[in-house]
Amino acid sequence: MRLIIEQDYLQMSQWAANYIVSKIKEANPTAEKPFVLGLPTGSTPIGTYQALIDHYKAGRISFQHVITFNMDEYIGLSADHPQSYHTFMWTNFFSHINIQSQNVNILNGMASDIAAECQRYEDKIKAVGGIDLFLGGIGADGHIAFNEPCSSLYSRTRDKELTMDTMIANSRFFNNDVNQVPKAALTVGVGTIMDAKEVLILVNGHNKARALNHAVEEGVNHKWTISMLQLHPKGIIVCDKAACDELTVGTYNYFLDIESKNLDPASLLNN
Ligand SMILES: N[C@@H]1[C@@H](O)[C@H](O)[C@@H](COP(=O)(O)O)O[C@@H]1O
Repeated sequence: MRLIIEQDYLQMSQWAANYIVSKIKEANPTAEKPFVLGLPTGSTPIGTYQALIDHYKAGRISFQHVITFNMDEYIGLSADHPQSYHTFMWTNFFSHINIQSQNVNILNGMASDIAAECQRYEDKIKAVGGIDLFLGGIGADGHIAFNEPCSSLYSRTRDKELTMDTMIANSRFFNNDVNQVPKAALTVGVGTIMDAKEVLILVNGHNKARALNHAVEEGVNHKWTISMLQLHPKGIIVCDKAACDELTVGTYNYFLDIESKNLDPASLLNN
């Protein structure tokens, strides 16, 4: 696992966007061989989406041959609900780039047959050759997508009940009323994410510090589902300094030192 420590949220977001752009450019995708990108929602990735939009507007990247799969969607919210992850993605990212709408995949939270919807999603990921790069964030309890504590670390796309912690955290999008937050969601599994060729996780802010500590310094444990990243052959966490508050000085210095010898993805871009 790589841990990239950036000064603040802006620099973390720019690092992630630069990395994504460099990977898409390196793959040189075509209609026959598209680049497949997994994507999250939440407050965390907004800066990365903004930086990606800036790259697109500056002509440094095209999303013409990029296929996306979102991590999750609330059960019971229609695509046009203001708090659906469909709405979030189009508002914060897709409407601002040249992605083809038929290349956007988001789970249908209104599906009448949930098992069939989840299987369809898994099959479609497989049919396009798997996910090249899965971008993600984490909850304060270390959950990835909506794989809440004690989710199976081999789980696949399925429905999950949300914990009270997650519902309270997300109530800020629902008039601060926890009763308005959906109680369940469709989510890719930990196993689905781990099947991606690369996984890039964004972690910022002091309230994610315990989760980062468990992700990096503690063992693989289903209570902190992000910890499964330790077993991924190409896992990267990019974080800001505030998220490092629970890391030991040794771990912090180790990653700063080792990464100072690595190329910044910005240097891989044309300008
Ligand atoms: N399902 C999403 C996760 O994918 C996200 O990582 C998490 C953290 O969100 P935020 O970035 O707003 O802290 O929230 C939700 O639970």
